[in-house]
Amino acid sequence: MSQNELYPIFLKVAQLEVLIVGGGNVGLEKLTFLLKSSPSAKVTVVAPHFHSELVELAKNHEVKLVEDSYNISYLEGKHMVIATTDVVATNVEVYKDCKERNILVNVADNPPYCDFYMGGIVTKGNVKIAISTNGKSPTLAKRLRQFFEEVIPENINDLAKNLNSFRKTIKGDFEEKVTTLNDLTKGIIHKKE
Ligand SMILES: C[C@@]1(CC(=O)O)C2=NC(=C\c3[nH]c(c(CCC(=O)O)c3CC(=O)O)Cc3[nH]c(c(CC(=O)O)c3CCC(=O)O)/C=C3\N/C(=C\2)[C@@H](CCC(=O)O)[C@]3(C)CC(=O)O)/[C@H]1CCC(=O)O
Ligand SMILES: NC(=O)c1ccc[n+]([C@@H]2O[C@H](COP(=O)([O-])OP(=O)(O)OC[C@H]3O[C@@H](n4cnc5c(N)ncnc54)[C@H](O)[C@@H]3O)[C@@H](O)[C@H]2O)c1
Repeated sequence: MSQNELYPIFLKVAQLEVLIVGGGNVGLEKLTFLLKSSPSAKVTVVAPHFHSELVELAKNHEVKLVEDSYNISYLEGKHMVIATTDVVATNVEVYKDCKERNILVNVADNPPYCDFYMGGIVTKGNVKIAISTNGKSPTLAKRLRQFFEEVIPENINDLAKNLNSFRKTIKGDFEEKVTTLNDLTKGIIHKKE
């Protein structure tokens, strides 16, 4: 059985510079999910034309819209780039320019041209779950996201907050703290012996 070997990390996108090239349907979709998970993300979108909903979305966030065709100067200072234009050659150009500069790049919906994939994301307060099907089925990623949004209780965040408070009150060395926290929380997992 093939395994998903992708390594998930949780990026502080509010302190990174993200560029989206292209501002149509796909640009809107990627920006929507980025901001849903990370409303303070710092994003620049460069395109000659923008979807009207993307313009609306940008107004309420840290999103800068630049009305222009892509050129290499837009990569300056960027950490992460998502290419979403309807011109294949432009997306490939963005990909190559990024690779030359070691900038992480995702050509939306084009797995061979991705250093990383966007995933399905469930957020409940401080708790966040990212879902990947290794690019096999974005539809399944969406359905799993909806499933976990439904079944994970909103108050999972209270549990995280209470455990954080309790953790500060426990005396003893690191090992004793770990034991106390593990004893306290083992009831969360109902495992049949
Ligand atoms: C999770 C999500 C996040 C996001 O978009 O930010 C996301 N796609 C979503 C939805 C979605 N995208 C597409 C459909 C139509 C149905 C279908 O094809 O299944 C649906 C479902 C729908 O809209 O109902 C079209 C599509 N997408 C990709 C391909 C190419 C291919 O698979 O080869 C094609 C075919 C294009 C064509 O027809 O040519 C590829 C990718 N899409 C990924 C992410 C990455 C893998 C994630 C994973 O590991 O599963 C990856 C590899 C690259 C990337 O873009 O990062 C978001 C759900 C968010 C949510 O709801 O929570
Ligand atoms: N719409 C979908 O759901 C969907 C699904 C799968 C694949 N695709 C593919 O993804 C691509 C994009 O689709 P879309 O619906 O977002 O297209 P779109 O026409 O809505 O948007 C394309 C965007 O790219 C911009 N653009 C064009 N040339 C550019 C350049 N040189 N520099 C910067 N921006 C440039 C346009 O101004 C526009 O904002 C298409 O190739 C499409 O076949 C789309």
